[in-house]
Amino acid sequence: MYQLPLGFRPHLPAGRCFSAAPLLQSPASLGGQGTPGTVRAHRLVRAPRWRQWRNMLVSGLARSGFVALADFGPVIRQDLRYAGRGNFVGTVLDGYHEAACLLTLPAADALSRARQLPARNGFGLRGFDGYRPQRAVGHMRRWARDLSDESAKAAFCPRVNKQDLSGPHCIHCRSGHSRGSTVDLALTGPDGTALDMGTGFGFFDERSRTGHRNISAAARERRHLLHHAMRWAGFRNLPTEWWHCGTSASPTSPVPTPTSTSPPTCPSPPQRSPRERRPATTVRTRAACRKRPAPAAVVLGPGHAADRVAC
Ligand SMILES: C[C@@H](N)C(=O)N[C@H](C)C(=O)O
Ligand SMILES: [Zn+2]
Repeated sequence: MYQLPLGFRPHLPAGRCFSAAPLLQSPASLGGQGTPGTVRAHRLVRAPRWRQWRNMLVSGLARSGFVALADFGPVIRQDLRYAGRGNFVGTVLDGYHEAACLLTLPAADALSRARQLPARNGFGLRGFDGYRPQRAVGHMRRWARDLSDESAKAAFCPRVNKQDLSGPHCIHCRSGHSRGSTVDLALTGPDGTALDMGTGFGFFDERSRTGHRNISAAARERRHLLHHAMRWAGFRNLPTEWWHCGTSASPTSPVPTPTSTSPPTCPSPPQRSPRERRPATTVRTRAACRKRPAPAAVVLGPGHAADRVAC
């Protein structure tokens, strides 16, 4: 059962509301309003701007409990690559009507908590993708199958053959993003400036693997801080992409672990080297993480060396 964070004070203009009732089921915690088993969602979710609201309504997303991240508060800077041309396909992907990051309410809430730790250390977050319509996934697949189109080679996959991109952890027929509980994001400077994270977002390369050692020390530390914060908030990183984090907070889906995003017919994920393997103790559930107070600020030494704070 999902509960709103303490101190969450949405403001809702009259007449602008949409139902998140399927998502929110905690009337007692909200003063017993509404019928048993539901809450009056319009008291909880601030409506998005009219166009987002219209699109969400038309697509049925609002009914499913999605929110526009921009309307949830100053959570992260948005740089939605698939709503523009700065992605490997080189064009706006099907289904991205506008540059609005949509997420389930629990995922947006978790993200707003995740940003606290980087913020304490003088970093911000930049989001590249949230909810991804299935039509966009299909667009990616079409691009991947078109081996004659090599336009992204230099910028996105100089060391990878395009025919090798259709695996379960590259461009697959299903994506956890389509549940609205997964985000792609990076650490930024305090003013939103891009930082070296080892590779750029969406770069098809071994160095995009989260635990890859052949990147700068500063980039390693930033990945570590990013994932530490995300893990604390209930997200899990996909080991093959440093930017990709999913949460188990989606009301409509199982935990979007890397393997659960793949249909059963897919081959098993590539093995990680022992050096890349994280100790089991660092993998924590959302519930376990939430029992703890917010972690202390990570002290950054020379070269942004973050202390390894156990989560
Ligand atoms: C396209 C690729 N960067 C991507 O998004 N992969 C993940 C695993 C996904 O499809 O969800
Ligand atoms: Zn992703």
